[in-house]
Amino acid sequence: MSEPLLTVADSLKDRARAALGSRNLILVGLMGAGKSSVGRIVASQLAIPFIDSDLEIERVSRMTIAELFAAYGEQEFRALEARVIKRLLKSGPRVVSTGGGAFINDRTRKHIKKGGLSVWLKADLDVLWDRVAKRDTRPLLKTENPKQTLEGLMNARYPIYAQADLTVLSRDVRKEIMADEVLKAVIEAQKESAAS
Ligand SMILES: Nc1ncnc2c1ncn2[C@@H]1O[C@H](COP(=O)(O)OP(=O)(O)O)[C@@H](O)[C@H]1O
Ligand SMILES: O=C(O)C1=C[C@@H](OP(=O)(O)O)[C@@H](O)[C@H](O)C1
Ligand SMILES: [Mg+2]
Repeated sequence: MSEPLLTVADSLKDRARAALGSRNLILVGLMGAGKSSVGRIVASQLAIPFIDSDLEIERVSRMTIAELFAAYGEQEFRALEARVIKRLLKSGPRVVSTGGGAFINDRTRKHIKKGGLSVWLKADLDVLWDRVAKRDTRPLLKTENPKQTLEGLMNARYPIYAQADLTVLSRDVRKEIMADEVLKAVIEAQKESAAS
């Protein structure tokens, strides 16, 4: 009997996995972009480990992100985040989803740039707001007008996220479709670097 042909979906996973090699894939972008949920799917498609830096920070500190912000403030949180992300990126391949402020911090951004291929999940304000408004776990949005705060963060941070290696538009489509778009971007990036 002949071998079954690879399906289109299988070949997407296989091609992305080959393109990534031993590098890490690091998801960056604003709160609500889908880094944590899409990253998990991407890792499972690529059959490589998935780590969410916020969950890792919560595990090592035995505190929630909100508790860390409340007890030590944002600056201390960023220092811990930088150390954790540096360690997570020491070996690859892995998919690492970062918290929204990670790539904005100079030290952490250097670790990410050195540690693998970065992907900015870029979304517009209404998409982000619809998603983050459902949960109140994000300390930076505990303000009088959280939507305006989110917009301010967009304005300040988007030029910095633009320094990521790849950009994928995060739209209101199923997370699995977003994960496929990340895989396609990894393949495209590899083709472009091979051609240059
Ligand atoms: N493509 C998507 N479609 C619908 N809901 C999504 C999508 N991506 C993420 N979400 C939802 O939006 C919320 C924020 O997603 P999350 O992955 O935590 O984002 P981030 O880690 O970037 O803050 C979660 O409730 C998640 O289920
Ligand atoms: O944008 C930020 O500075 C933050 C984003 C959060 O992660 P998500 O982007 O996964 O929500 C979390 O790290 C913390 O609340 C700070
Ligand atoms: Mg997250």
